[in-house]
Amino acid sequence: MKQLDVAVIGGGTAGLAAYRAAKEQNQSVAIIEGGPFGTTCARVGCMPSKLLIAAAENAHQYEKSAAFGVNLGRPAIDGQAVMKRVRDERDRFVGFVLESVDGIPAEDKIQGFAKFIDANTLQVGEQTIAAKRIVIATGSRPAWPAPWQSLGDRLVVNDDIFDWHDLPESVAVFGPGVIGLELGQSLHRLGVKVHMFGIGGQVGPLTDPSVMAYAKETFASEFYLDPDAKVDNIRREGEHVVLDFVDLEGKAQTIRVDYLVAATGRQPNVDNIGLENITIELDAKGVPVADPYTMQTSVPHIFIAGDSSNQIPLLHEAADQGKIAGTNAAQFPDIRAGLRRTPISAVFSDPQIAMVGETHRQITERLGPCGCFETGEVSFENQGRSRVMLVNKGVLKLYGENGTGRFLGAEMIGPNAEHLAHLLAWAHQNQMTIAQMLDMPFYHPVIEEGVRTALRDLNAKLHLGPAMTQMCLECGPGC
Ligand SMILES: Cc1cc2nc3c(=O)[nH]c(=O)nc-3n(C[C@H](O)[C@H](O)[C@H](O)COP(=O)(O)OP(=O)(O)OC[C@H]3O[C@@H](n4cnc5c(N)ncnc54)[C@H](O)[C@@H]3O)c2cc1C
Ligand SMILES: NC(=O)c1ccc[n+]([C@@H]2O[C@H](COP(=O)([O-])OP(=O)(O)OC[C@H]3O[C@@H](n4cnc5c(N)ncnc54)[C@H](O)[C@@H]3O)[C@@H](O)[C@H]2O)c1
Repeated sequence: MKQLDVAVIGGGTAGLAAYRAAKEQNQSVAIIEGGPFGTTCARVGCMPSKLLIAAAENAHQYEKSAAFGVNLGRPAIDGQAVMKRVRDERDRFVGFVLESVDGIPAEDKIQGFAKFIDANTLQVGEQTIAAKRIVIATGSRPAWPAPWQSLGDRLVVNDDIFDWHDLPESVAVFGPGVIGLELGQSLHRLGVKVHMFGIGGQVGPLTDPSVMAYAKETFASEFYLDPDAKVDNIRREGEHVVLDFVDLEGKAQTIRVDYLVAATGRQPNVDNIGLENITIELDAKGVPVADPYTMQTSVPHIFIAGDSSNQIPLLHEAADQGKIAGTNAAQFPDIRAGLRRTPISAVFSDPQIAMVGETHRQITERLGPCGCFETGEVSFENQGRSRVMLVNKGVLKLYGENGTGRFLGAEMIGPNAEHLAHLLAWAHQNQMTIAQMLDMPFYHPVIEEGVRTALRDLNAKLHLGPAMTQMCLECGPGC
């Protein structure tokens, strides 16, 4: 039986961060990986999705050029070349991860799927491992309704798309969430006919109803999107998927597509690791409950990190949580609260969607009943630089606390949202007030001037600054 101080289950971003952090404490540590090393982010997540988006953005920019008087005609899209670049660059990114995994001593790497036998013992194939402390970092996997299984290889998820050698003619994307919007819009802009269906009206990760309504209208003006769809029958016919649905006008429709893309959410990989063999507190979804500052579960020597914790399934969170879990597993029982940064998320659609700090839903639940917060806003439709660049679509909402004037959070859809979100996240983490944010420099003409307009609107609504005049003339045109 192999004896360890710390066993890390899962060799993705969170697991690698946990391994490194535990190893720094001079402990005997091993990382157990059931699949290939390389991480979800590099293999089938962040990186290949951004590569597909980059191709789509180029095609779109080309098409848009006529509006500037630059006539380039319709772009010719070579699906095979598009997918080859996605795969080649993806493989390069995976290669970088594998290089760093190669640097881990062979005796610290164990290949195979781990299962708990008891709270200190893991089974990995034929091998039994005794560990004083354990970090669960098993990631997540795509989830979809069971009946779709009958579609066979015509049912695809993100993993499959990034291995395509050509683009199909048509797809039905289920789930207008983060993955659905990024992949669905990209495929549409690369010439694939896209129908997108959701349930319950949700679009992206947004919680502010007015920003979500703007997002729905914007995407629905580009491709077929029904976020609250009534799809009656989905079946395979030969090499196609056939769907019967009621369209947005209430008419019965039947479409035939090459693939059904399931982007209906992800499930933490904790249902198959033998948790039934230990006494551990689970939430309603069967995920071990963990303190977000220490990543400690209800079993004091077991920690959890990354997507498997189901807390915030994003790359930078997986890295932070892994580091916290690994450090605490190594130092146990002397555990410490780790650094938790301001929440920030971005959807790389066009326009981009971004959220910072507390969400509108969280703020409304916490401060709504006492009327203790206000909302400042700006539309990007008439914002100077956005119009110049022809990216003048979107709306930004900022939330601030009455009395203190503290900046609470933001939700937006709009140009450069990924960058605006960073600006706002840095201000939020520094616990700035709206007045302090307005004291910061703003260049002209830039999209960031839209943020200043929303800040002024919010400061006025908080009764901490002058009322907004129609336009801020001293700021330059179109601010
Ligand atoms: C299409 C897509 C796009 C994304 N884009 C972004 C983005 O732009 N920005 C962003 O921040 N996030 C993005 N994400 C999310 C991000 O990829 C994840 O949050 C992150 O990769 C999670 O890391 P992890 O270490 O928790 O999981 P993983 O990297 O999945 O690692 C878990 C590892 O555990 C292994 N494992 C599972 N069970 C066992 C077991 N029993 N024994 C041993 N090993 C096991 C798995 O094989 C896997 O290698 C995206 C995700 C997807 C799917
Ligand atoms: N840019 C990024 O940072 C990025 C990109 C991709 C993924 N991610 C991460 O991956 C996670 C998972 O992404 P996701 O898009 O799979 O999940 P998600 O939760 O964002 O979206 C799933 C969507 O599917 C809908 N849905 C569920 N069941 C459905 C059904 N039967 N029919 C139609 N619609 C259905 C939901 O209402 C929701 O809108 C995200 O939460 C995010 O953390 C991040």
